[in-house]
Amino acid sequence: MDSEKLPEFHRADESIDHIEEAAGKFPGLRRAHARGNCYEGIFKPNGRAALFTDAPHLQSEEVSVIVRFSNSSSNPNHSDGLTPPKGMAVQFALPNNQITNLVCTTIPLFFARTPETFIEVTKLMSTAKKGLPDIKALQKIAAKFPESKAFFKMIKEIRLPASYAMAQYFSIHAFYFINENGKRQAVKYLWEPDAGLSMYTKKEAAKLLHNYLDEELDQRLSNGPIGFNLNIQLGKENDPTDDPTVVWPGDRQQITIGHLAIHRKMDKCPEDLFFDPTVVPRGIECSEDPILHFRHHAYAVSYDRRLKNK
Ligand code: HEM
Repeated sequence: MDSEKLPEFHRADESIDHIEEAAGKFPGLRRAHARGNCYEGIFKPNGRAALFTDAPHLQSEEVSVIVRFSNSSSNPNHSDGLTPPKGMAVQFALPNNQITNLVCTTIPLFFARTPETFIEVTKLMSTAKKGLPDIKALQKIAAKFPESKAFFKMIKEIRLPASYAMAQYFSIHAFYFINENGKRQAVKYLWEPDAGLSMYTKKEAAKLLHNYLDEELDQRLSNGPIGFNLNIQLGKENDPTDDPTVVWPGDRQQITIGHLAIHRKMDKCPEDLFFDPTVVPRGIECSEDPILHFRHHAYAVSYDRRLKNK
């Protein structure tokens, strides 16, 4: 069956229509995280993940990566100071011309548990002005979808990072690591910056330039590479693997499994660069999380529209 005929495709198409209604239409650009830059780097695994997975990029050989840091807004004209969550999408080059993606944000949870909720919420958001959330729309959402409350509370409190290189980035979704013996372990990922964390106060944030994060990173990279440790959090038996609206308890064991060094900004992001978060290699499986699987379809719709310059 042609994948474009699947019900998931039609729902994904609808969801992208709602994003466009809410934020505006910007031909050729991503329908979310519209403004961003790409960077080249090297990821060095430290071997500690080998106990849990035989994924090729998590053994002992270093691999090259492309990283895209982005402002989360679907409107490229929104300034870095307006939308607190930031994105870090990493594409690892694997042997035999294969790739895998790890697409993370600075917030550890999501507002929707299911694609249906996502679509309803984007519909409500499309009533807001210029795609920026308005209080009434948010109140309606919180009343109808109590699971989204934690996200909106966090969004209200979250501060802006002083640098893309001084923020943590979370996978939100769980994945399964599978080792040589077929043993499965649920994990979530977290990128931890070498430079530590630094956030702006609201007062400081009000004075920031439209694209202060891009400028700051240019400046920082002119003094040398920036780095992140890649950590995994090990899930326990009853930790939900299908619900992106909740975080796992903070006492779960964390292991550092490698280090990423980012050396250079690319002149331009390759047009066909595509970070489908469900592209995983041998040794890793996507969890049952319906939002993770829906992203596969929604990103494909956005990719198709932007490549056709729609
Ligand atoms: C129903 C849920 C979601 C939908 C419909 C959605 C939609 C989208 C779309 C349409 C794009 C642009 C894709 C492209 O043109 O290549 C995008 C990019 C992105 N999304 Fe989501 N998203 C969802 C959930 C999430 C979650 C949970 C995260 C955090 C883990 C996330 C993080 C990102 C990031 C970092 C990018 C930028 C990727 C890049 O640099 O190419 N999204 N999203």
